Amino acid sequence: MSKAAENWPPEDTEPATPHPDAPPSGTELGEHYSQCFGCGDDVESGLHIRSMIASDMTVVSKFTVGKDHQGAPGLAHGGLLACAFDEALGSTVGNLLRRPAVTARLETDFVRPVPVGSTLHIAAKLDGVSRRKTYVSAEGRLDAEDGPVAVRARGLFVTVGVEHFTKHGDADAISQFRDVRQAAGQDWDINP
Ligand SMILES: CCCCCCCCCCCCCC(=O)SCCNC(=O)CCNC(=O)[C@H](O)C(C)(C)COP(=O)(O)OP(=O)(O)OC[C@H]1O[C@@H](n2cnc3c(N)ncnc32)[C@H](O)[C@@H]1OP(=O)(O)O
Repeated sequence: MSKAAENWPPEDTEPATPHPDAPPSGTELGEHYSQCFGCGDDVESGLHIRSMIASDMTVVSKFTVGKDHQGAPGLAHGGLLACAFDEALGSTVGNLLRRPAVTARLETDFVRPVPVGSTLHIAAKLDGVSRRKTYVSAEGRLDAEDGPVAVRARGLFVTVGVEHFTKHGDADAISQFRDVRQAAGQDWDINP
């Protein structure tokens, strides 16, 4: 099978336009939801990913592989790495565009093994927008921003209404989530 990249984005797109209220470069992003497997502090065996706005088109994230994240002994599970990229890509779309969006498609290329104890430095960028579709891609480098590439990912996020979450999710949890965010002076309805 050819390793040649297919066209990306796979259709004509417009450049992404960052939301005027997107956080400025250098902003450290905390958890977006305490129960999120990707970033939530309350999920003990979660990924505890932390992200920072790097520019109006890019977000950088760090994920340190723990013992709960193994597939083969001593190595990160591939599906779990895909999860880390889902979080990093979703955070990029959510924070820069400030639109509720969900992952519709996620592709990952695993280039080299990722050992337990290593930190993936994930740099994600907005690649283009077509109607409700946002294309975003990322590279994850081992143990340093300029370390060797271990994983690449590309995703399609589709903008949805807030009712996507209230209809399909846990209405009580979403209500509590809204209260917590409003008490902190934050919008609640961006990306539950
Ligand atoms: C302050 C802000 C903080 C924010 C922090 C946030 C951090 C977040 C971090 C969390 C990160 C974790 C995030 C998560 O884990 S999100 C959780 C995982 N994802 C889901 O659960 C999504 C489930 N899927 C759906 O709900 C629906 O299928 C959606 C909503 C996606 C589309 O159903 P809908 O009926 O609404 O729309 P449509 O079907 O007309 O499609 C619309 C367009 O999209 C195109 N299309 C659709 N699917 C695909 C596909 N597979 N490949 C290629 N294209 C696809 C489709 O052709 C069409 O194109 P076009 O005809 O317009 O050309």
